[in-house]
Amino acid sequence: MLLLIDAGNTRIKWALADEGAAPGAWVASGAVTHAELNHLPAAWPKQGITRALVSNVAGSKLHDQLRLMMPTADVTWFASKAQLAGLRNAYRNPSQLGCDRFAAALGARALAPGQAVIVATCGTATTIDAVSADGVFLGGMILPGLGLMASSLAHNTAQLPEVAPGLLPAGFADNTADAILSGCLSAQAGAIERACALHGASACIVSGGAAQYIAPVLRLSIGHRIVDNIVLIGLHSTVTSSPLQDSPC
Ligand SMILES: Nc1ncnc2c1ncn2[C@@H]1O[C@H](COP(=O)(O)OP(=O)(O)O)[C@@H](O)[C@H]1O
Ligand SMILES: CC(C)(COP(=O)(O)O)[C@@H](O)C(=O)NCCC(=O)O
Ligand SMILES: [K+]
Repeated sequence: MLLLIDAGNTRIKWALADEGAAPGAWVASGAVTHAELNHLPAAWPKQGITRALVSNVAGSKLHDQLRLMMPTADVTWFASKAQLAGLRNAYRNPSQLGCDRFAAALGARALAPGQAVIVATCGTATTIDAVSADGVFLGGMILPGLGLMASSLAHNTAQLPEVAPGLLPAGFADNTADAILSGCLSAQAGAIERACALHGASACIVSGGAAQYIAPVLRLSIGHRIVDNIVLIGLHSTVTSSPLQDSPC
């Protein structure tokens, strides 16, 4: 059995798949925060995980902790490369690109082959990346994620409160908490809309923990698709020859 892991700066997402299964055809999946890391081994089968493919952007301590949790698996630590699986990476220094972003771009390519795609991953940071129709990762944008953006106001002002991410029409609010949330949602959605316009995108994929709040605010003529975890789909697409079962964008 294959274990796929997307270790981000807030949560560690994982999925189990049978060898040869199509990308996204999980047997089981889940997510834990960093504080809940020690819950992971109990969620995984004691035996039978032969291979693991891990994207980790959360540092070397987490790398070592995860390695100890997969004693029997042949573990590959996914890294951004200049070229992989038909995708060329145009970052000036290809290895500088976060491996989760490279995996997300591969996932976008799998879901929207031959299309100019914007893939937005709304996590601790929000990353908004452009993939060309002929398979080039052109580059992207990094901004504070929704939670981080909102909490930076609470931490750096005298009067503004901490506001939890939530659902709200991003309009003109009549109270402080809603005004903060509306402002941050508008900034996130606005950046995604701007990226789609700049790229001339024909498909937009929105993923990550905060996608559930940001996607409803988007106004895009091309529409958008919410994908629970595009990083895991991209990782999986690199190790299976089975075609995606999901319908394309
Ligand atoms: N149960 C949850 N626990 C933590 N964050 C959550 C949860 N549900 C939604 N979120 C939101 O999702 C973000 C984390 O998303 P995620 O994609 O896991 O990020 P990362 O890949 O950076 O770890 C948080 O900043 C928060 O806004
Ligand atoms: C931008 C990121 C912090 C996003 O991390 P996440 O929000 O998924 O935890 C991560 O992709 C990263 O550390 N990137 C390295 C720099 C770059 O991609 O240019
Ligand atoms: K992200």
